[in-house]
Amino acid sequence: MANSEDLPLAVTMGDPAGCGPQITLRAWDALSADPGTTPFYVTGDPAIYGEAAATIESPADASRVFKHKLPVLSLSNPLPPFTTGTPDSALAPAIVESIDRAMADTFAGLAGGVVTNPISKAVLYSAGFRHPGHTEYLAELCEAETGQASPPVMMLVGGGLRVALATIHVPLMRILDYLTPTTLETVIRTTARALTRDFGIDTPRIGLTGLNPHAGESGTIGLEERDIINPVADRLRKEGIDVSDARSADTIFAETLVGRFDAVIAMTHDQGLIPVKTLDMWGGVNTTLGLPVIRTSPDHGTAYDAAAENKARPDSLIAAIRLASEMAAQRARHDG
Ligand SMILES: NC(=O)c1ccc[n+]([C@@H]2O[C@H](COP(=O)([O-])OP(=O)(O)OC[C@H]3O[C@@H](n4cnc5c(N)ncnc54)[C@H](O)[C@@H]3O)[C@@H](O)[C@H]2O)c1
Ligand SMILES: N[C@H](C(=O)O)[C@H](O)COP(=O)(O)O
Repeated sequence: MANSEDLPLAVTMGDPAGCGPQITLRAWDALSADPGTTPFYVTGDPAIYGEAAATIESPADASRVFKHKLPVLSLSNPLPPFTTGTPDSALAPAIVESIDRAMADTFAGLAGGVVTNPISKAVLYSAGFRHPGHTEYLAELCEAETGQASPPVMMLVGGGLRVALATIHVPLMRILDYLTPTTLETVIRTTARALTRDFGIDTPRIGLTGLNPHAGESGTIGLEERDIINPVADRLRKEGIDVSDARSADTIFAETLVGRFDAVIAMTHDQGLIPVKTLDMWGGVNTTLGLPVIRTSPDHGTAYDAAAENKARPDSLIAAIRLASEMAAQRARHDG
């Protein structure tokens, strides 16, 4: 089998009524002439990419086609009619099939990693999809494939920051159902391992945000730092993992930008994503750590409004493709 760094990347179709088709074509247009780019192909309906697309029979054909046409591996059926910019649950089965196909190719050693185009959670939920997002769904596919649980960690990379999340898509009211010592420990271990294996940082320094303002202000504005976060950090430091106690979430990102940490673990979704998307909405990348496959994604959503106006920007997808390629190469070097 070829090294994953030598294989094409599988790019999913995402929601075809959203920005996915536009940004995929624009990314291919920008990258196909760049000899340093890892070739990619899309799992989707070739009809939505117009004359720029060429249908391929196998991922093995992608590299040959990539310079001249956007390689597309067809799904089992053409898409039903849809309107760009209008969410439509009839598209859900094809959206999921596209993800399944890209993952199956990667498991089969035919693709070096998966780059997912944005999906609308609401569209998929209305069609019966029961996972909070790609992150959890991909982890379930990995577990079904390998027989081993792969607790996934969402990391956003952009604006000079790497930010992993201790909790993802959960209501704030229920955060303490999810932020337990066990889950936090798993997230820290997974992040530390991925920083070495996928980002090439031998001894990563990880900063933890607090949950409460001023990281609890010595227990006067909340006890989660004292009772959950700091004891886990202390235990892992004794094992040699370089992880801080809880620090104020309002300043830790500025500390990181001047080099204090290689990555931050934020306790909640918005605590972590606001700095990255504010600093780098157009170049930020979402990656899933802890999986046996490399997975990246643009950090933005389906952008129905921009898609309807044919104004979707490909920058974040381009960054996601580049990061997947770098991570695949780094993982191959690490695993020897
Ligand atoms: N990776 C993913 O699959 C992913 C990531 C984030 C959100 N989502 C989903 O996307 C849907 C819409 O979410 P939202 O509205 O909060 O966020 P969004 O990122 O889709 O849009 C926010 C704003 O940014 C603009 N925008 C985003 N990407 C753009 C691009 N490439 N070019 C030009 N403008 C762009 C949009 O037009 C909109 O005004 C939700 O269902 C959410 O679940 C998916
Ligand atoms: N929380 C992510 C973001 O806002 O960018 C996003 O919803 C993506 O989630 P999945 O990668 O799990 O689909």
